[in-house]
Amino acid sequence: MFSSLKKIIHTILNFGFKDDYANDVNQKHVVNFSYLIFCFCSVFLIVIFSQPFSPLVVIVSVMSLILACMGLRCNYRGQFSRAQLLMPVLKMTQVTILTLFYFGSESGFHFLLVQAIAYSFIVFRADQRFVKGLIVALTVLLFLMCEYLSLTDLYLTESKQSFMLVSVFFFIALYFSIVIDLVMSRLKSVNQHLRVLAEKDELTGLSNRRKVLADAVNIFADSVINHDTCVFAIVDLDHFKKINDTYGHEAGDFVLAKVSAKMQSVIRTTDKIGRYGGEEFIILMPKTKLAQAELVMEHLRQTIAALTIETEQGIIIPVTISIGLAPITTEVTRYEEILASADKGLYAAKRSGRNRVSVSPDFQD
Ligand SMILES: Nc1nc2c(ncn2[C@@H]2O[C@H](COP(=O)(O)OP(=O)(O)OP(=O)(O)O)[C@@H](O)[C@H]2O)c(=O)[nH]1
Repeated sequence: MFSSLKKIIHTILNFGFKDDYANDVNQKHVVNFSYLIFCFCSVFLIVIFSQPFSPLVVIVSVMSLILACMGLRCNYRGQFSRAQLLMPVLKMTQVTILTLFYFGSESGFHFLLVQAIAYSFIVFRADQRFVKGLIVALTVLLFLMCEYLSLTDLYLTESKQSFMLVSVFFFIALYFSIVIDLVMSRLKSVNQHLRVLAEKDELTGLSNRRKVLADAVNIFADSVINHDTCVFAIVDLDHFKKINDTYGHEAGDFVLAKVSAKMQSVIRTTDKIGRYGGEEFIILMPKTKLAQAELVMEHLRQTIAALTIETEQGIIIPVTISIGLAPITTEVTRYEEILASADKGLYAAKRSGRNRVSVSPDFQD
């Protein structure tokens, strides 16, 4: 029941908006929601004060409702700044008129002004400091005016006063809980999106250096703690400079992306791959013996050698890779040592003709 209520609120908040990570999407939702709750508040007042008829409350509320609908329409039609500004003006006018001329300060109705302050802080950007400051100052001024100028017991009976007070409390609580929840959930999704961006290599779509090294630390630590076998590999494209020089840098990028996608699809789901830099990649193989890792890497090497990379111009670029391997041993205390050792394996593979898999000389019998 609670989740379906949340779903309905989410649908209402998102109505008319594309869900992306643009900063102002958050603000547009708050504007949307503020108008909706304002409309709801106005309808509530019209219903409560039409029997017995209280002309001032009903007229002010009907006018507020019409203006709020116009504001909502502006928001949906993309006239965001107009919609953004109209909301606090409407709120301040409605609350002040009704408090000063009908409800009196004892009703607590003027506490609804706090919404205008919260709204300003969330909706106006840093470069709209002046408008934000003006609205906050005006709201505080109007609140003080209502509090000190307004007569008590104006037109409301005592029971209606306390009913009003309770309603004001619930409106404010509802407003704050939904707005805070909205802001927090948007922050969470933006954070998640930023994290993905921060860990991904833009060209290849693989994990970037930072992420794959972080994975290396974790896998190394797990292997040491659990006394598991584990192998690190460094993969390097052969004669990549020649590919760039012959076909151009753009074609070089294309090759990198294609080879990366292929490598990602060939390695096992338990293995991790990331771009170490330039045309070098790291593959981490947890819970894997050296012989097993050699087989997996040999399969990878053969797959890349058999790969047909054709550019948009129809040029076929042949590509091969060299791979250096090193396992974790009891003597190793830092993951960097295995990487350095795998690099020695890579150097050996390059020296013995490229397009091959070589175990680091540190681990050869
Ligand atoms: N297109 C492209 N080239 C890159 C990128 N990063 C590095 N390179 C190029 O990759 C080339 C690497 O050259 P080298 O380190 O000499 O290695 P190599 O030509 O592959 O030779 P071996 O490794 O000895 O087989 C350099 O020319 C770099 O400019 C990139 O993101 N895109």
